[in-house]
Amino acid sequence: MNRVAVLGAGSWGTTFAKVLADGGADTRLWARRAELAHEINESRRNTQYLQGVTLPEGLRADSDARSVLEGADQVFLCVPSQQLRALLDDVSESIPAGVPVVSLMKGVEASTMMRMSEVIAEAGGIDSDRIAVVSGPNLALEIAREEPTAAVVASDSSETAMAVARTARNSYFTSFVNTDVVGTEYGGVLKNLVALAIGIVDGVGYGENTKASILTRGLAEVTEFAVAHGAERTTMHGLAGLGDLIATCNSPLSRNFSAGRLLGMGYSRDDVVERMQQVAEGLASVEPIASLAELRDVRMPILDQVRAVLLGRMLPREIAPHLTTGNEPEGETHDF
Ligand SMILES: NC(=O)C1=CN([C@@H]2O[C@H](COP(=O)(O)OP(=O)(O)OC[C@H]3O[C@@H](n4cnc5c(N)ncnc54)[C@H](O)[C@@H]3O)[C@@H](O)[C@H]2O)C=CC1
Ligand SMILES: O=C(CO)COP(=O)(O)O
Repeated sequence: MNRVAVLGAGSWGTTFAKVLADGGADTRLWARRAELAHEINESRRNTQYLQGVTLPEGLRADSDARSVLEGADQVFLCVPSQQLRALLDDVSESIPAGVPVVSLMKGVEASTMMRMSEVIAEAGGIDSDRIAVVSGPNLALEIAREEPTAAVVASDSSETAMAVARTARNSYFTSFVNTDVVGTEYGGVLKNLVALAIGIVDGVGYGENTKASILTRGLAEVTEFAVAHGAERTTMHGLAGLGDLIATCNSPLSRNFSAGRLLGMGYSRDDVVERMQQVAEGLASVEPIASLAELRDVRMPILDQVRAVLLGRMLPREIAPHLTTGNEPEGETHDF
């Protein structure tokens, strides 16, 4: 039996630990707070993050990261993206040698503009063929309720991707594999920005045409950015691209959609951050992704307008990124 470690006991870390335990792995979950580890072990609940969900017997929580990591065959990391480097500084010496290290996160590090797999390589000293990333249409609460879902596991090494996919699989969760780490990671990061835009127009009160236009143009924008940074175009049309875009942009369970909605209703960025109980990664990704787009000369009208709303330079009701082509001043209006 595989022994696995999951670091981070928020909504996705706890849900993914349940996925792994239900797939037969002996699963240890690190919770920063001892009270949360105690609640998970004693009542099989994580009430703050997963209301009404009963966690499996094969999952044990602990607030000591070193004992969670001891003897692990695979390690899964799931803290907010801005906290990953500090976590690795603390624990990387306790990660067993040679085992896969997997990012479940969907953000970039704002100070360095690095993807999570790059932070794992740099701060954790892990070789790229041991690193994998998981992404896809994966709203935590739906999966915790065992609603059938699929995801992508990507690694430079297909052996690593397949080993992780075999562990992250059960009767309600299927893992597909690929070797496009860049596309799989950027799919998860960039859909958050489109979800913010769609949340904003929903908050303003606009209807389905506006949202469908932004979603479709969002896919084009996300694809151009990711391909310019080395992703495969096909990845953006798969589960980690289009799949996640659809799930996140249409669901009140999405924190990014919800944060956008509050912006659309007139709350400021600071108010939104204060009201969110959980991490909305898109808010921290706007600036680094805008800088990366500029570096590769990719036009991103949706991102630009979300940024303008966040900075208070555009009123939410004026947001209409689907009415610009991204190709001005040439004025060409190709859809895809
Ligand atoms: N919730 C979801 O549906 C999904 C989330 N993700 C990604 O998973 C990552 C984590 O998100 P969630 O679990 O949803 O967030 P969350 O807000 O539900 O939980 C975050 C967890 O990290 C802990 N934490 C905060 N600061 C920390 C620190 N300095 N050191 C250690 N732990 C710290 C918090 O106590 C909490 O347990 C994000 O990158 C998110 O994009 C990916 C797929 C689905
Ligand atoms: O990544 C997710 C769904 O795939 C979760 O989205 P949010 O972080 O917006 O809740």
